[in-house]
Amino acid sequence: MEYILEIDQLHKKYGGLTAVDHISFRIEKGHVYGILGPNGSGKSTTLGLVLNVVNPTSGTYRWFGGTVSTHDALKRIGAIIERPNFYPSMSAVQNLQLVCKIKGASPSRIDETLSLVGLLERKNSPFKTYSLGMKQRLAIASALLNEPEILILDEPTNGLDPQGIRAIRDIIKKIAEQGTTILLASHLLDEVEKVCTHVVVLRQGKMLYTGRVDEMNKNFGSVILDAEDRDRLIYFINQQNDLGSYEVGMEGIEVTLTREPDLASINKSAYEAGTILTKIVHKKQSLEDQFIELTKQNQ
Ligand SMILES: Nc1ncnc2c1ncn2[C@@H]1O[C@H](COP(=O)(O)OP(=O)(O)OP(=O)(O)O)[C@@H](O)[C@H]1O
Repeated sequence: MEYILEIDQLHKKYGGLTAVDHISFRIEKGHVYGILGPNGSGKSTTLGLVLNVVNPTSGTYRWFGGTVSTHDALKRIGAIIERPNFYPSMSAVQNLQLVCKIKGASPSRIDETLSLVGLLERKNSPFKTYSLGMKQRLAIASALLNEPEILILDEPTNGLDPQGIRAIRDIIKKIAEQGTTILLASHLLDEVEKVCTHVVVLRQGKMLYTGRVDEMNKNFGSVILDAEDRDRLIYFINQQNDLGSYEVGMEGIEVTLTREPDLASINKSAYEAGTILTKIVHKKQSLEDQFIELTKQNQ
């Protein structure tokens, strides 16, 4: 397996405050990873640690299988972790030419990257005339100039209007489709759900979940059942293999499902067992519910 980044028990304390608490995860080539967590959960610190701008208290990380020094690894990474700064009176092209000089990258890719972020038509306008969304897109173009193997973005859509947010998300998807691995930090579950294939959920520096976004959502939800004779219904629930634990609530008896539900077959089995259901409703937990559940359980 080819890993771009492997993080092992990374830990960061600021005085008495633990910002990142022994986290471990790996980044595989070609996927889009999201570090998801509420404000102050340690997302930016994690990015700072792997970009060598924050010193770890303990733990390790290695880039590209550990075959290169951190200095050389950083040349293969494109990162935007602070609000981008360019020369206000200079155009996008002039700013990017300067970036190429500093990075030792060829200016031949300037138009290509500007086109990718949708700024080709405005390439000669001074930076100061750009909207916030355009500034952010220019920052992405700048990070792509040296053809990085991984692009790292900290809250890439913060402060943007809905149109700007959409533009950035579409660009991220396009970059990923071209084969660049992406790691982004976000406090927005919706953003991670829309853009990322994999997620690391952080809360107070602790890692609560790591894995595929679609698997995080892979739970079969619950079914709410009710019947005139609840004792008999509970007896029935206990007899069924695909019905898990249950809770008696206002809406009826909520039963956790252990596999994809077949409501007709539950209804039929209940009838055959002498229970006439007065209610049968499938309730699927949204990713948001699960995220809240995850962060609650670990308080
Ligand atoms: N340089 C620092 N000195 C002291 N404490 C810090 C420093 N940087 C971060 N912290 C603290 O570490 C914790 C994690 O902060 P971090 O910025 O990594 O979280 P975050 O998830 O990126 O949050 P946000 O979304 O608000 O940026 C917070 O409690 C923060 O106050």
